[in-house]
Amino acid sequence: MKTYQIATIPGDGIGKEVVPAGREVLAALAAETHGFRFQFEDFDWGGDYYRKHGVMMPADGLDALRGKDAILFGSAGDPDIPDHITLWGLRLKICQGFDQYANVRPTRILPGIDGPLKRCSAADLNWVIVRENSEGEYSGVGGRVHQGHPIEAATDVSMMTRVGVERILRFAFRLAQSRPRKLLTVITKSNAQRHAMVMWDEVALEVSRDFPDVKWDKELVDAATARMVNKPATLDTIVATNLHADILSDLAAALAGSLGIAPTGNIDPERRYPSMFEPIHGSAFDIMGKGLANPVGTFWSVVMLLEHLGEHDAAARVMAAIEHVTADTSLHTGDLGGTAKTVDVTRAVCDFLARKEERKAA
Ligand SMILES: NC(=O)c1ccc[n+]([C@@H]2O[C@H](COP(=O)([O-])OP(=O)(O)OC[C@H]3O[C@@H](n4cnc5c(N)ncnc54)[C@H](O)[C@@H]3O)[C@@H](O)[C@H]2O)c1
Ligand SMILES: O=C(O)[C@H](O)[C@@H](O)C(=O)O
Ligand SMILES: [K+]
Ligand SMILES: [Mn+2]
Repeated sequence: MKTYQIATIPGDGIGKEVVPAGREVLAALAAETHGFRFQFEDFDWGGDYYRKHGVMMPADGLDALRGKDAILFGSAGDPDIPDHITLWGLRLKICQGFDQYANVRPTRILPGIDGPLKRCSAADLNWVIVRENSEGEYSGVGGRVHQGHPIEAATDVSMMTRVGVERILRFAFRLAQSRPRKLLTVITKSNAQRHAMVMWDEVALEVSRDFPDVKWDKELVDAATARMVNKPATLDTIVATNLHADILSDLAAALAGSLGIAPTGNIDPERRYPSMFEPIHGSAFDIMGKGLANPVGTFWSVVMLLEHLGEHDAAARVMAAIEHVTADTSLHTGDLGGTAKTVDVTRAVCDFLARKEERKAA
C-alpha cells in the first residue's frame, strides 16, 4: 500500500488548533481507504521554538522536509514577536527555500454560507487567484539606514525577473485553460509602477500567444477590487503579484463568507520540492487558544493536498464532507455567525467520511 509522508507544521496561534484538525481528517480518510495511508511527522517550529532557540525553525530545517510528499502548515505569527520575524523565519523560509512559486487560492461560496454580497449568487463567484509566491514585493531586497536619526531611510524593493514573471503567467494561463470558462484576468498596477508591471503586461501578451483558447483581459488592481464586488461573475482565474494577490485573496475570502474558509497551496509545479498547503488566514490572535477557529480553510487545503498527490477520489470525498457540513448552519463557527467550535466541525467532517452510504452518494 502507498504510504505518503506528510509533514505537519502547526506554527502559531490558531495554526495549533486547525492543523491537528486537518490531520484528524486525513487520518479519518485513510481509515476508510484501502489505497493509501499517511505517515505524519510533526514539527514544533514557530514562536515557541523562537523563544527557546532564537530562530523560528532550525537552520537545516528544510532538509527535514525535503523528502516529504507534502506539508500541511498552520500559521506563522505570534503576539509577542514582530510579524516580519515570524513570517520570514518560517513561512517564507519554506516557500522561498523550496521555490514554491505558484500560490493557488480557490474561492467559492460553499453550500449553507451566506455571503455578504446581496446581488451575488453562489454561481456568480467561482474564482482561483494565482499569487506569484517567490519574488516581487516579497523579494526581501531593501534596507534601513541611520535608524532613529532625522535622515533615516528605508526601502523595500520589489524585484521582478523575466523568469519569475513568465513562469507564473504560464502557470496561470495553463490553469485558466483547464477550467471550463477558460478565462484569465491579469492584474497589475502598470499605470503607476512603470517598469516591472509594464514588463508583466508585455510578458502576459507574449505568453497568451501560446494559449489561443484562453480569453484574457487586464485590470489595474484598484479597479479589480471594485470588479470583485460589483461584477464577480466576470472573473474566473486571476493572476497577480505576491502582494496584490495576498490582499485580493483576503477580500475574495470575505466575499465568499469568511477568511476562515479559504485554502491555499504553495506549489512547486516542477515537483523538485514538496509543496505546502495551508489556510490563507493567520494566527488570529483575537480567538486563539479558545477552540473557536473555523477549520474549514485547513480542510479545503487538505483537499488541495490530496489533489496534488493525485488522489482525486479522496479529494472529492473530503470536499463532499466539507460541503455537507457547511450546509448545516448549526455547524457554523463564530466567523460565520454560528456557535459551533473547531471540534464540532472536525467531528462532523470525520463522521461523514466514515459513513459509507453517503460516501457512495457523494
Ligand atoms: N500564512 C501565514 O502564516 C499567515 C497568514 C496571515 C497572517 N499571518 C500572521 O498572523 C498574525 C495575525 O494576522 P492578521 O490578524 O492580519 O490576520 P488573521 O488571518 O490571523 O486574522 C484576521 C481576522 O480573521 C479572523 N480569522 C482568521 N482565521 C479564522 C478562522 N479560521 N476562524 C475564525 N476566524 C478567523 C481572526 O479572528 C481575525 O479577526 C500576524 O502575525 C500575521 O503576520 C500569517
Ligand atoms: O505571506 C503573507 O503575505 C502572509 O503571511 C499572509 O498574509 C498569507 O496570505 O500567507
Ligand atoms: K496560514
Ligand atoms: Mn494573506
